Amino acid sequence: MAIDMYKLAPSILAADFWRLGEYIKEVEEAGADYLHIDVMDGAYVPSISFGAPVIKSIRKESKMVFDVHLMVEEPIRYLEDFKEAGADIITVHAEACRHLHRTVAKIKELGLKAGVSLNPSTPLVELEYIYQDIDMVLIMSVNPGFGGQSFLPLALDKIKTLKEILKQRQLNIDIEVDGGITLSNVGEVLKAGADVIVAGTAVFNGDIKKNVIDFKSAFPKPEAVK
Ligand SMILES: O=C(CO)[C@H](O)[C@H](O)COP(=O)(O)O
Ligand SMILES: [Fe+2]
Repeated sequence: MAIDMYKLAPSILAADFWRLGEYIKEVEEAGADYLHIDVMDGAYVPSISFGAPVIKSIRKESKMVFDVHLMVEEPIRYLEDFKEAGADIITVHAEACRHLHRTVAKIKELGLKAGVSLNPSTPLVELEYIYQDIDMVLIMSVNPGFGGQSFLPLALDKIKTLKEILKQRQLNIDIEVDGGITLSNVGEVLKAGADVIVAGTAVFNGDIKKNVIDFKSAFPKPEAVK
């Protein structure tokens, strides 16, 4: 992976929704790459966050890549809505799709990048027959449903194994990691093989601009990348 391909994806779940527009501008101007947008339906995960209308509103004001993480039962029902709202990447949970292959095919038909997410206890083997069809794997390093949880170290082995599989099979798929990532553990997440780092609490608490810059400075430097 090229050095400029590491991405920071601040999760707006941790933002103050009253000031959402300002917060998004701040991460965009500070150099964040993607905007990570967590959609929760209160069924697949316990919480309800927000849906397509909110994404549609922020799409009018932001040029960032919208990385939409659907924590929704049978997300195939809503893919057109999220495309219309302005999603660039749609990630679905393997565990939430009755027909994962059909769901991914539909994301691609809509002209979007497709990601598949695995919960902490879901093995990589779930991806075996879908690798050819996806652009990104999202490894959850917390159980989905809430921001501000602690990083589960079991994710590190999973990232390393996935990186090895992708390398061996020469697959051009990004590894995104989501949940509990801070400036203290981002180094080991990147070392394990992550390409895209999601961070909510650690970006939106305190000095947002500084947090974005600090995260981006933790990304490997050109001489460190083989
Ligand atoms: O998908 C998510 C939760 O299900 C969020 O993206 C994730 O939790 C990010 O928030 P934090 O960095 O605060 O853990
Ligand atoms: Fe997320």
